[in-house]
Amino acid sequence: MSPDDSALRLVSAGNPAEAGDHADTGDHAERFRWFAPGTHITIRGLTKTFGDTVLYEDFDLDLPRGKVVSIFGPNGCGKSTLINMISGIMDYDAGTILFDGKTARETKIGYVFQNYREAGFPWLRAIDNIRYPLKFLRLTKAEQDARIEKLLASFNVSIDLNRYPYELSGGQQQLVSIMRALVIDPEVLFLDEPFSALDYEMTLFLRDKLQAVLTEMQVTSLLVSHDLDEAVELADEVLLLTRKPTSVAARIPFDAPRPRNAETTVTPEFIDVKTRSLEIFQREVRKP
Ligand SMILES: Nc1ncnc2c1ncn2[C@@H]1O[C@H](COP(=O)(O)OP(=O)(O)OP(=O)(O)O)[C@@H](O)[C@H]1O
Repeated sequence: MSPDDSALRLVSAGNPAEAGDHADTGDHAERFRWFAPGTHITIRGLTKTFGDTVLYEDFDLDLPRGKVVSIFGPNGCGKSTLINMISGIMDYDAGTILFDGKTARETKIGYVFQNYREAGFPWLRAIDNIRYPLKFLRLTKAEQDARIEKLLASFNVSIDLNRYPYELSGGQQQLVSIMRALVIDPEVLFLDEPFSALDYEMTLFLRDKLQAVLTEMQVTSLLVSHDLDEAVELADEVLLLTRKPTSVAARIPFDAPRPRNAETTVTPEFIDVKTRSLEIFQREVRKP
């Protein structure tokens, strides 16, 4: 990455490498001073190994503000590991990840897990599950209620939030998980295969709801999905990863107007992005 590249510009916030949880003196500190316009998340020199397996080595990435980036790649290439490291759930061996110069700990982060059954507190009613993260924002009860009211209005769904998770369907539980992730008004939202454990009807319903709310909130979002149609339909950009050691195979923008729906998936733009993504994916999968 060269400072002469006109697509990059100087970071104004001091020396961000010193602010990171993983600050080091490597040359990525200098690379940190340059990033693409519109960047929210900067990743430099990220390295992660599991035993003898090098998953990421000196990995750099800029992620845009207020956009949905879908991460797609071969099985086991490290999609979940990547979003877990970025979100601060998982440690890494070297490198720096910053959100506007802040660490993950200094950033409001929402996370929606694939396994909604293990994500919620079973002893709390749905409404108290949604309310739970607000306790850490030091809001008054009235402010908390206002947040929840606004969110419910955005989703415009009628489920009985006084029920316990076990009394709700899988889709309703995942809806509660999504609302819990969004109620803090996160700066960044992570979604790891959020619909893969749901039936198709519920998947389509939740996908539409999520898309509408993300469009309204303009929150920087990273989505891992194994469903290429879903990955493209929700994305402003598809980030394709290689097999491990993992690097970026391609970044394909998709700027079809929102809301997107079944009609979007038959447009030439959608088919083009999907075809190009599939070609790159298959090329990676076939590599020896
Ligand atoms: N805690 C761990 N200990 C050891 N190896 C791990 C651990 N977590 C992940 N791995 C390995 O790292 C690699 C990447 O895993 P990860 O789940 O991030 O990939 P993925 O691209 O999300 O996978 P999939 O497409 O199957 O969902 C895999 O080979 C996996 O076995």
